[in-house]
Amino acid sequence: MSQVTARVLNSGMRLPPLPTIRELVKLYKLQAMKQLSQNFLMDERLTDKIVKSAGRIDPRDIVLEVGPGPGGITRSILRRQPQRLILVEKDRRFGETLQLLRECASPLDMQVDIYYDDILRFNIEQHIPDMTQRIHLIGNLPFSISTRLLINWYADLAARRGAFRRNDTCMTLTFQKEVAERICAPVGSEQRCRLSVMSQIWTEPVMKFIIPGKAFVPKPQVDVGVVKLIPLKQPKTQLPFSLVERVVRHIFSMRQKYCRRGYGTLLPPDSREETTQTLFQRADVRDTLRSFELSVPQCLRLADAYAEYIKEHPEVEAYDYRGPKNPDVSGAAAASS
Ligand SMILES: C[S@@+](CC[C@H](N)C(=O)[O-])C[C@H]1O[C@@H](n2cnc3c(N)ncnc32)[C@H](O)[C@@H]1O
Repeated sequence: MSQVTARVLNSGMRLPPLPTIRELVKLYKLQAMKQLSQNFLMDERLTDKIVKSAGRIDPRDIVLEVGPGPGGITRSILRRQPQRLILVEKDRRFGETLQLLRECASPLDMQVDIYYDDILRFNIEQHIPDMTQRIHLIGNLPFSISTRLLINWYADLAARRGAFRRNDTCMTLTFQKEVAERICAPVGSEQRCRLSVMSQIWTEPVMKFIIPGKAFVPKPQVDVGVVKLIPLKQPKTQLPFSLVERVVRHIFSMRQKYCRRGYGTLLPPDSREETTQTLFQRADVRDTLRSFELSVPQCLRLADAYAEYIKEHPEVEAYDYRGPKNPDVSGAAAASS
């Protein structure tokens, strides 16, 4: 019998049941705060399935849950008995429930730390100063911040900071189904976009399962996808995150056109055509592919070619296609006025 199973069997941990939907509405005076993207998951089979998707949680591990709300996923995590659970929730109305869960966990030497904070500003290094323990990031994310949070975490991953000072910190997160599909989209697929390439440069994203919208309270307009993002042991690039992000953003800015069009907007108009052609040759990429047909290595070779070019021409780095002094933009404005 594993140590974890033994602890669970011997623990006798009694977690208070999840409130019913009627109680939830009454308790938290829920008018489902739209700005906090509150869609709660009240089915324990589903919350258990999300936590199971995170893989093995060892008794020494730390789990950070984003937005626990009334604590459905939190209960499923506690049943796996990590040594420490960090909860980051913006809405203080859930304080009482979360506090109760903390009290249930305490006799079993599980440390539950509750922070009422914005996950986008939460300083993980401050709360987990040493990296001797493995971290799992889990959350039924608020739709309104999911992409921004993910991009922030990729920046941390690229710089090996925050939760990613170790290379085994996995993320198990929910997204609107379409966003989940984009994250995992392969080359040539309809959903392939900037987020697919950014995700696949630093992680291996795995679509775990889909949760129908009707499983949530209140029911969102869309279904939800659960994705596990496993950081790559060997990063596919050593380039700075901001440079890669910029190049990929430009490549995908004109999705239906030849990829040279979007990439070209990284460069000032006077020498754009010929420089774009040169950089595509250096990168060994056909410039008539559409952006969604580009593989991760092709995007990274284009980023390498741009990085080399701005080393030779440092003034180009500051060029902003959408900037106010840009003849492209003022020309377009004049034409449309
Ligand atoms: C989709 S609900 C999920 C709630 C709960 N985990 C569940 O599955 O039922 C998102 C939760 O994130 C919280 N939240 C929203 N924005 C947040 C932010 N910036 N930082 C931390 N929590 C946030 C909301 O208050 C809400 O409790």
